[in-house]
Amino acid sequence: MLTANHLTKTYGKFTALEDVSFAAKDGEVFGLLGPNGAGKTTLLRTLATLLRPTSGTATVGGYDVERDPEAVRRIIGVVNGGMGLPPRLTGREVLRSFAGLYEMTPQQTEARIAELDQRLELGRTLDTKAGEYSTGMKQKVVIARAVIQDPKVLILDEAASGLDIFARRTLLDFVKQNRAPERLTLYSTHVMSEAEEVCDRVAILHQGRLLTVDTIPNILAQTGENNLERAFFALVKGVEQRAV
Ligand SMILES: Nc1ncnc2c1ncn2[C@@H]1O[C@H](COP(=O)(O)OP(=O)(O)OP(=O)(O)O)[C@@H](O)[C@H]1O
Repeated sequence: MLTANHLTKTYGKFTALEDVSFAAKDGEVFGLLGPNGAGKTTLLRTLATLLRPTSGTATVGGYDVERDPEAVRRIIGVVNGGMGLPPRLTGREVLRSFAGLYEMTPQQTEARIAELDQRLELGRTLDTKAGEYSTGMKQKVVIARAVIQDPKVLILDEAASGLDIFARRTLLDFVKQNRAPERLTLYSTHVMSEAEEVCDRVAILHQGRLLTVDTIPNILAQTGENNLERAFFALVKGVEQRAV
C-alpha cells in the first residue's frame, strides 16, 4: 500500500506538485502518466525518500517517507534516469554488492542472480564491465539491481526509455510477471501503449496536479475515447481550455 496525502513540492517559487492525493494498493501495477514536466519524477522521488515534500505526507508500505525513510528504503526498489553503475564492475559484481546491502546470503544471491538472468535476459551483461555497456545493457542491470531483494514496492521512472524493442518487451513482461498480491509497482511513463499493457490503474498528472486516478476502461468511458492516448489528450486539453 502506498499513499500520497495532499503532497505539494515547490522548487523556489515554482510548484512542481500541487495537493496530490491518491492510494495505490498491493497487487497493483499503478501507472503514473503525464507529459514532460508534469511532475512524475518529482512525485516518484518524493515517494522514494530522495526528495522531501514541501507539505503533505506520503506513506509506502505503511511507513511515512519523512518520519521513517530507512524503513521505506528497505522495502522499495527504484529505477530512475540518474542512476549510474560503477564502470569497473561487471553486472554480476554490481548485483552481488547490492545483495550484500540487503544481507542476502551468498546462496540466496546466486539463486536470485540466476533467476534474474533468465527473466531479464541478462546474458553476457553479467560478466561484462559496466563501462562497456550499451544503454540497453545498462538499463537491464539497473533494473536487476533494483529488484535484487525482491522489493515489496517497485518504483520505475520511465524505465523503458532508451530500450530497443527487444529489451522493452523483456521489461514489460517482467513487470507483468512480477505482479503478485503482496507487491506493488509504480510505473511512470509517457508512452500510453506501455500503460495500456501493464497498468491496472493509472493516475494522470498535468502541471503538478492530478487530473484523474482510475482504471483504463473507466478513463475511456469518462472521456468517450477509444484509446488511452486520445483520452489523455482529451483530459489535458480540457484542463488547458478551462484555464484560458
Ligand atoms: N531541482 C529543480 N529545480 C527547479 N525546478 C525543477 C527541479 N526539478 C524539477 N523541476 C521542475 O519541476 C517540473 C516537474 O519536473 P519533473 O521532472 O518532476 O517532471 P516529469 O513529469 O518527470 O517530466 P519528464 O517526463 O520531462 O521527466 C518541471 O517543470 C521541472 O522543470
